[in-house]
Amino acid sequence: MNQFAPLSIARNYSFASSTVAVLRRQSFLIRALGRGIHHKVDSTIGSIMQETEADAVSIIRAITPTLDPTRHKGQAGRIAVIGGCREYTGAPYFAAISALKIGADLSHVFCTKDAAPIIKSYSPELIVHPVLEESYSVREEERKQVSVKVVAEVDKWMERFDCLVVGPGLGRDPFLLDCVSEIMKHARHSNVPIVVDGDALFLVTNNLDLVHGYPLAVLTPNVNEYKRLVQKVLKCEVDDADAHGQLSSLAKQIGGVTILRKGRSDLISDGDLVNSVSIYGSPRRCGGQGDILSGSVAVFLSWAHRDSVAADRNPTILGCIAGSALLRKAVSLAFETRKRATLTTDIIECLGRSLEDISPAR
Ligand SMILES: NC(=O)C1=CN([C@@H]2O[C@H](COP(=O)(O)OP(=O)(O)OC[C@H]3O[C@@H](n4cnc5c(N)ncnc54)[C@H](O)[C@@H]3O)[C@@H](O)[C@H]2O)[C@@H](O)CC1
Ligand SMILES: Nc1ncnc2c1ncn2[C@@H]1O[C@H](COP(=O)(O)OP(=O)(O)OP(=O)(O)O)[C@@H](O)[C@H]1O
Ligand SMILES: [Mg+2]
Repeated sequence: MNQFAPLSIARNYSFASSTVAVLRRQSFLIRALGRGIHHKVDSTIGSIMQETEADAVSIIRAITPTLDPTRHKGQAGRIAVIGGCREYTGAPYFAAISALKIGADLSHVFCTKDAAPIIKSYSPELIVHPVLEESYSVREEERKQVSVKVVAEVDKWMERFDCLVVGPGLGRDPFLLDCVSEIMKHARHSNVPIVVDGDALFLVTNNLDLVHGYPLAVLTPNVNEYKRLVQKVLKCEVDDADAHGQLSSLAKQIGGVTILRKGRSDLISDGDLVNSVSIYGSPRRCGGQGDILSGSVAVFLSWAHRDSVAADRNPTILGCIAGSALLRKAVSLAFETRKRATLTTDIIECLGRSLEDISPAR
């Protein structure tokens, strides 16, 4: 499958920041294509890629850009979340606001028409597009036409995004998921990294071609989502005695995508080595922590792909390690004071301090 056809497109644009990001992602894709995604120990970051705990603090320091007064709005990252429907308005908000709190400049949400006013009311910081439609609001004979319109609404923004997060609070409406499949194909065509979470994992598990062989895709399954992926792809049950081997096989079988398996330790693999992030979080498991993670990974992915922090390292893996570690540290900071009452919004409030403790702003 040739997903690299649009390589020539970016060369026609002016040398804007988004083009730089596109070119860097493309050079990563070419390297990945040419010799397989290759990992080496890098002296600036330390000995990270063992099959053990990643040196997440060093990675975060290496990836996080300095606050440079010559930079303009957008250069620290433009993230888009595709999610939010009648049932779920919290999840896309958590992902999108987390991206801003960590340091992205702009955060968009593409959601259904019913969800949009609610998400807008949570925060004036988010750019909310009420474009997605569920089956109940579209007549059978209008579906094709509506689908084309929905995809075009997202597509006109696509080249500007440094990363998409697809899935938080998306729901499982079949028509909506069909439209989202098309959006993912367009993102892939534009070489935009995609974090696949929540209901988009349900979609992808049943349509693996959407991400198969795309090295800029990150899947972030929770325990249920991971189980469904293993059953579908490896045709067996989850085997915790061989957690690393199974994760690595799964990533390989899906053509070298990166998988971040959430759990007591977060395990990350692109089919090669397995990295773990075990920084202590908390014993509290309130809903929404995974949504923060998806926004956090999106920001670090966009930073890791933009700056050559480690030329021979897979920036997608580095972004996952950084995103996971930052969230887990924020969780532990929130739990210190809030204990059993810790909510996702408390954790979001700790994201800034979590990053500041590791990579202080000057
Ligand atoms: N405040 C919010 O708006 C929140 C919304 N969330 C969203 O909630 C949605 C579901 O996420 P979960 O983490 O609960 O997902 P899970 O897949 O862990 O569980 C979803 C539910 O579906 C059931 N289920 C499992 N397999 C199924 C299948 N094949 N078909 C149908 N149902 C199945 C499970 O038993 C469970 O009750 C996602 O869109 C997620 O982003 C969560 O992120 C939590 C916070
Ligand atoms: N048993 C655990 N111990 C410590 N941390 C955990 C544990 N389980 C999950 N986490 C952490 O919590 C974060 C979210 O994981 P979780 O499994 O709750 O995701 P999720 O179910 O997708 O969340 P959401 O409710 O947002 O959909 C991950 O970064 C993970 O590291
Ligand atoms: Mg989730």
